[in-house]
Amino acid sequence: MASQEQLSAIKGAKVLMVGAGGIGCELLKTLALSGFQDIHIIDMDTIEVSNLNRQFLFRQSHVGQSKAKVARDAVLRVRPNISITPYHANVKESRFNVDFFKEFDVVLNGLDNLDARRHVNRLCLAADVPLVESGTTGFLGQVTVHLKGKTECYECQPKPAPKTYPVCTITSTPSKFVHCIVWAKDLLFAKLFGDKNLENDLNVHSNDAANSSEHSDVFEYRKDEDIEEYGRRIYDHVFGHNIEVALSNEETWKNRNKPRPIYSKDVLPEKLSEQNGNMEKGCVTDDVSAMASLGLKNPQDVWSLGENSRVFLEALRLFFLKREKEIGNLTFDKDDQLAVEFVTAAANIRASSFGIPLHSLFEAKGIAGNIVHAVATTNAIIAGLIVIEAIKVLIKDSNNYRMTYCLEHPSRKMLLMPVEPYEPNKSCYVCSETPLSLEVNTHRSKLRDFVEKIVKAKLGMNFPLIMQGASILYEVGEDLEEDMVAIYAANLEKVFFFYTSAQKKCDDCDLFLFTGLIRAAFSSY
Ligand SMILES: Nc1ncnc2c1ncn2[C@@H]1O[C@H](COP(=O)(O)OP(=O)(O)OP(=O)(O)O)[C@@H](O)[C@H]1O
Ligand SMILES: [Zn+2]
Repeated sequence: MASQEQLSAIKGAKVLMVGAGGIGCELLKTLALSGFQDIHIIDMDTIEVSNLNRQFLFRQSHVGQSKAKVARDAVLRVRPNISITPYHANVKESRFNVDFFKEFDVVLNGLDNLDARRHVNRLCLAADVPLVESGTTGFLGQVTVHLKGKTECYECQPKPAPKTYPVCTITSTPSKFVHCIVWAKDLLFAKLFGDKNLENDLNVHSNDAANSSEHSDVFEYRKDEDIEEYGRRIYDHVFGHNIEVALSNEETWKNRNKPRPIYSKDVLPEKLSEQNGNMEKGCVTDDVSAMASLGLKNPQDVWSLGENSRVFLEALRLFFLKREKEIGNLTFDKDDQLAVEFVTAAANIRASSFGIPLHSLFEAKGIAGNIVHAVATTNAIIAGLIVIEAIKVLIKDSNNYRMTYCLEHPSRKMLLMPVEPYEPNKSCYVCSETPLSLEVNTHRSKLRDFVEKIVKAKLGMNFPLIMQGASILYEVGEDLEEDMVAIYAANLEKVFFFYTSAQKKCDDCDLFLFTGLIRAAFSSY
C-alpha cells in the first residue's frame, strides 16, 4: 500500500516515458494503475506483427500504427480520466530540448539502443531531471536511477563493446557457428551485395598475388551471364578454392581439424533451374524468398548441405532477378528474409566444411541479428521496479534508491539483486567537469577528423559546438545562415596546426570544446 505522501507525489507528478515497446507497454499500464495522472510518451516506431506476442497493448489490427498513440488509447480505456500525451517521434528531434525535459519531474526510459539512451541521459543532466533507466535481455534485466551530482550517470561507466572476433578466426579458422555467421554476413554478403568500395577481407588468405589477381573479378557479375553459373562460380570459389588455398598453409592445421573443400558439383545436380518448381510464381518484390520458391516451410528445420546449397544459389539468383537495384547498397538486416536465407545457407555450407554443426534459419537469424528472444515476464518485472524507483525519486527518498538486477538464476535464493547506486564517476566526460585530454598530430589531423571520429563517433554528440576561445569553429543546427555553413565546412578541412599556430605560435594547443557539459583540452605531438 502506498503512503499518503507517495500517493500525493504520484498524483502531482508529470512523467516522461521514452519507448513504448516491450518495457514501455508494461510501464505505461503500471504507471496508470499506480495512480499516475499525467504521462507523456515518446516512441518513433509503428507496431509490427513481431511485437504482438509481448507488447500486449497492441493487437493485430494496430499493425502499422504509432506505438505511442495506440498504447495511449489502450490504457485510456481502463483509466479514462488520466492524461496521456503521445508523441510519435524520435526523442532526438530538436523539439525535445532541455526546456521540454525541464517540464518533467522524472524521465523513465524503456529504450532498446545505446544511442538514444545516451541522448536522454545527457538531456536529463542538462535539464537536471532524474532519470530511471532500464533494459532487458531475455531473462536478464536491470533498473538504475540517475540523479545529477548524486548518483552515477548512465555514461559514468564505459559500456561493453559489442562482441568482436579476431579477423583470422573469421577468415580462416572458424570453430563455432557464430564465426561462420559473421563470415557470411560481414564478408560474403557485404562483398556480393554491399558497397564495393569498402574493404573486405574475404580473400585475405589467398596469399599469392598472382592468384588473388586472377580471382579479383570472380565476384563480378558479367552482363548476360547465366545467373546459376555465376552462383556456382561464387560457390566454388569461396567454399572450394579458398579452402584449398587455406589448406596449403600446413602450419595452420597442425593442431586443428582440416576443413573440407566443397564444390557445387559434389552436392548438387548439374542443372538446377528446372527443379525449382514454383519460383517464378507469386513473387512480390517485398516478399522474395528462396525458402518459398524451394518449398522449404519450417524455419526451425536444419537443412542438409544439399538444401543449404540450393538456398544459397536461389537466394543469390533472387537478389539479381528481383532486387538488382539494391545491389551495391545493401547491408545485412535481420528483418530482410532473403538476406537471412542467404546468410544462413552460406554459414551452414562453411560450417559443414569446417565440421561445425549446422543450424536452422531461426537459430541463424537470432545469431546474425544478435537477438536474444524477449521474455514478457522480465519486461513486466522491470516495469514494476521502474515505478518503485520513480516513486522514491518523487518523494526524494534518496537513501533508498536502488539499482536492481533481475537475474536468470537465483543468487542466495534471490532473483532480484538490489544494489545501492554508485557515486558519480569524477572523470566521467558527460557528467563531470573534468576535461578530456587528447593527443593529436597537429600537422596531419584536420578538424574534420576530430569532429567525425572523436566528437560524433566516440563521444556520441549529435550537435557539437566547437569553440576556440570565444570564436566558434564549428556547429550544427537547422537554422544556420548559409555563409556560416560554408565557413564551418572550410574550417573542417583545416589541420589543427592552423588554429594552434595562429593562437600561440607553437605546437601546444589548448582547444576547448563546449557542448553543454563537455570540455576537452588538447596537447599535440
Ligand atoms: N530514438 C528513439 N526515439 C524514440 N523511440 C525510440 C528511439 N529508439 C528506440 N525507440 C523505441 O524504443 C522501443 C524499444 O522497445 P523494444 O526493446 O521492445 O523494441 P521493439 O522494437 O519494440 O522490439 P524488437 O526490437 O524486440 O523487435 C521501441 O518501440 C522503439 O521504437
Ligand atoms: Zn557520468
